[in-house]
Amino acid sequence: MAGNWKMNLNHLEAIAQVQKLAFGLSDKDFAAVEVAVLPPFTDLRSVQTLVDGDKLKIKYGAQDVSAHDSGAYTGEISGAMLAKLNCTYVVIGHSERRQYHGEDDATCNAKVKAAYRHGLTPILCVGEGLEVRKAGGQVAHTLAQLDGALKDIPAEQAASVVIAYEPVWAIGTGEVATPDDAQEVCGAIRARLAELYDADLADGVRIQYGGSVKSGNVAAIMAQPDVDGALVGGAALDSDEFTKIVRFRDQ
Ligand SMILES: O=C(CO)COP(=O)(O)O
Repeated sequence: MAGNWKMNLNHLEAIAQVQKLAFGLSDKDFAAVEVAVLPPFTDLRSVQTLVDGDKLKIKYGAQDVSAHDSGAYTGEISGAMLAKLNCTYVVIGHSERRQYHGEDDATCNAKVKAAYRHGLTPILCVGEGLEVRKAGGQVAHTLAQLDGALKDIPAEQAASVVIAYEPVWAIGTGEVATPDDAQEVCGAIRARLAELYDADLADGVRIQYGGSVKSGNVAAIMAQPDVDGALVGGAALDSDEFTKIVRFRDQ
């Protein structure tokens, strides 16, 4: 279960938020579910210090990474910098980056490669917009994004990738995909991974659903065979709500 905070919570608020999560979750929760937070870049050093100092079991990562390793790229953050902060994950190709920053599949592919060069695990986001969904093209569209982002990524690397299926029409809209909608595309993603690599690798890859996940709808989505986790936006800003999402099994 990963919380994508997007552009919310400064570094002081981040410390409070991670402390609340750590307080609310038990060893039993961490044994059952991997929990990660994905704060803004400026929070990461504070989160690292807290996680290290208190030996918390919460993982963390960034919301984006540069395709480049260093140099004259004003405003960008390299994979090496994130690795130095002990980030485990980095989100790549979130629909908001595709939409507002013009990131295409080639950009995502370059960023996936950059993540692996620096030992970071990509959470690769894919998913269709409303027009594509209305036309019934969600599977073809999402698989094309998957193919593009994983181009030339060898099996040793792809084995650890996390894929987040986030239908754009369900992000921040309260319009959650039905469990069947989520399963249709997440199942197709796993089948494509088996074609691109092999069935063992595909079975081992974690596929998340994202888009208006809340404590009230997470259990039904998680019950789908090809949904292994959730990438949570708005509900991850409320520590009680995110704690309930992590505890979806108790419902
Ligand atoms: O974009 C998302 C997570 O990356 C989903 O956002 P919401 O949970 O706010 O719909």
